[in-house]
Amino acid sequence: MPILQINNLTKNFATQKAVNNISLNIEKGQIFGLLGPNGAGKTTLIRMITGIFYPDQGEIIFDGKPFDPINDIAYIGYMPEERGLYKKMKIGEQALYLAQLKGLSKADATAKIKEWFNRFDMQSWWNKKVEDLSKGMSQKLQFVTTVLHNPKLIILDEPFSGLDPVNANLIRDEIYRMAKEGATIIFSTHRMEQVEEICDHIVLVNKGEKILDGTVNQVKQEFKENLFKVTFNNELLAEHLAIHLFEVKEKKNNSIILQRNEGFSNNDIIQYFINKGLSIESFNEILPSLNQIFIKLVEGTPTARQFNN
Ligand SMILES: Nc1ncnc2c1ncn2[C@@H]1O[C@H](COP(=O)(O)OP(=O)(O)OP(=O)(O)O)[C@@H](O)[C@H]1O
Repeated sequence: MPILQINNLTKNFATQKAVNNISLNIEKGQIFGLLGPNGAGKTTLIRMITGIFYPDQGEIIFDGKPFDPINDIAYIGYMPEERGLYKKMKIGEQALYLAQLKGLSKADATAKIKEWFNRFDMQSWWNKKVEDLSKGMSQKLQFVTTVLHNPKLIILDEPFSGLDPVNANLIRDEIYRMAKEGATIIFSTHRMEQVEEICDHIVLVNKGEKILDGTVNQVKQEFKENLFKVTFNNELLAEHLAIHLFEVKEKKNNSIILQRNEGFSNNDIIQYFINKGLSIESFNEILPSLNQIFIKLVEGTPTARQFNN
């Protein structure tokens, strides 16, 4: 059963359709990427899932029942992109306060905070103030306060921004661990390489509408362009390539990138090279990156450029 079912969700601001008739399912234990260019509607969608906004239309089913923000919010952890910590408050007190808001008793909250502070090597932070932390340190604290109460659904907006590679790895490993233990993670980011690495399933929204929904592999398979890299043990000459089986996209001394033509198989191409007396060292399909797919899909809109880095 999905942890979250979103059916025909719509939210308008004046004449702006921020979210337009979006439906999707998120399965338990999934690491789910919610992607889209600036202004696509991701934050509005997340705000409906977290009970901050009421939808104009549609329904949200959380863990099998109609979403009830007042009670269900205890099972959700949300780390928004604009971080919301109290700068003057001591870190230990703040973590305690936020955990109690999520329904933990003081004793449970204290035990949980100690466990997480140990895990993240933050024991010495208890009496510091948030304003004394670096950007990356407050990011870590915000992550801990988001997941402290063991939420069933964890929503992370750009969780790695401002983190050095060591701390980014630490958080990534925790995301994997929590998903393995049954939590569901919604991960919102513009960083496509992180999505490829971390997410099981992705949805792309653009201009308030869902334009793509599938596993990372399904999406790549759907947008593949029959491109292959072939390397040889001998030198490749122009006479080897005068053939209707494929187009040559790039040629080096002993490798090429080719695009297979319609109606031919990989075996046809391999057989052709063998007949030419070439010895094949490797033959690999080149799948498009998510970055390339997203640029292609949102191309033509000024926001497309953000993926192009
Ligand atoms: N409170 C609001 N009042 C009016 N319009 C809003 C409000 N919040 C969002 N919008 C509009 O709704 C659309 C979707 O915005 P949203 O913040 O959901 O996008 P996003 O995908 O989260 O973008 P980003 O990646 O830049 O954070 C935008 O056109 C935005 O201007």
